[in-house]
Amino acid sequence: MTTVSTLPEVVTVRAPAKVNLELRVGPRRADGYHGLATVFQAVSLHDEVSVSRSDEWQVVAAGHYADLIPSGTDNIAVRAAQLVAERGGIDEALTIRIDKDIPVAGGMAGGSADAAATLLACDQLWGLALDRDELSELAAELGSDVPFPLLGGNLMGSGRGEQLTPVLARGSFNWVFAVSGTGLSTPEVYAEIDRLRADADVPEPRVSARLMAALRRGDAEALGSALANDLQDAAFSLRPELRELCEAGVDFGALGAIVSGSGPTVAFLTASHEAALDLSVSLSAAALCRDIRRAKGPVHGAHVVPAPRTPV
Ligand SMILES: C[C@](O)(CO)[C@H](O)COP(=O)(O)OP(=O)(O)OC[C@H]1O[C@@H](n2ccc(N)nc2=O)[C@H](O)[C@@H]1O
Ligand SMILES: Nc1ncnc2c1ncn2[C@@H]1O[C@H](COP(=O)(O)OP(=O)(O)OP(=O)(O)O)[C@@H](O)[C@H]1O
Repeated sequence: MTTVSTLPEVVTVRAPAKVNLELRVGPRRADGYHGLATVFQAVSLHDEVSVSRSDEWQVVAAGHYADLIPSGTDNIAVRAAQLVAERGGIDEALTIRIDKDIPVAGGMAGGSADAAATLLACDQLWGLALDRDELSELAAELGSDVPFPLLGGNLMGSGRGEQLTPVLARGSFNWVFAVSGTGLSTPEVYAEIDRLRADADVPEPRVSARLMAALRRGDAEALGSALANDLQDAAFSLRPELRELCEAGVDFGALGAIVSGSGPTVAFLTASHEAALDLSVSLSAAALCRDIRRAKGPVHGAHVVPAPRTPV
């Protein structure tokens, strides 16, 4: 008996945002990147990417932050799809629909999530059956943050952030994210840390034992006080108002506050779902940011879903 396998007409993949629980930045390397020691946690803000065959390449954006992403071939999702096409020897154009719920240029790796989602979606659409290692290799070509949202959970990142290893972790954490009206450019934030540390002797980056112990125990209070980000001073230097936002959240009861990645989103860890709701109300009343989003972490990495959450 022969089996006939038909390729799908459309594939939708959901991929998560991230927060760096700890981000240690080493000296600038000869290739322009910085060596990192970081712990990523995937959180429940998701973008969805749907791919289907088309006469020409196009990006259709929907969702909360649709207006803020490029609609042309400079969208990282198009670059991701073209990379898979090249790997698979495919000569087809696609329509890529992005349902954008992850803040843009916010330090939450939203573009990276879209790239990771697109890699997986194209693999399924074209029936290539690339394995996780091949997808991770393509992901690393697209950006340092792209391999993480393929896998999700809690992972340690080294190298320029693209080399991932498991960490022992338990528990589920309640986050509140304060999203700014204007994004920050990741290269500019790295350039600012170089400027601020120009005269300093920068050690090799290392994640603290305190943070690892807090994660191992699933202890939110200990995790709150262990959150750390070497890029935070650079983000404060470029956006002084972020310092006030961090302090306000802690005054309102957060267990810890940290600039997410290269910012300007600020992540607040809270003790419970109810505490997250209370903090959201207080932050809203203080009117210090554009948007307030709640999420839980960790969540799974990129995965196929049967249909997009908003109708096409
Ligand atoms: C800040 C983080 O989000 C923390 O996870 C990431 O390090 C950023 O990763 P990303 O946005 O995927 O960055 P990439 O697209 O790889 O690189 C963009 C630019 O950021 C700077 N960059 C990025 C990663 C890294 N380890 N060192 C760097 O100096 C470089 O100037 C680089 O040209
Ligand atoms: N699909 C996409 N989604 C978001 N931004 C995109 C996308 N494609 C290209 N971009 C461009 O990439 C820039 C960075 O966007 P992104 O949302 O990934 O930033 P980020 O969350 O700060 O990234 P990271 O945390 O990985 O440094 C944006 O300013 C935008 O112009």
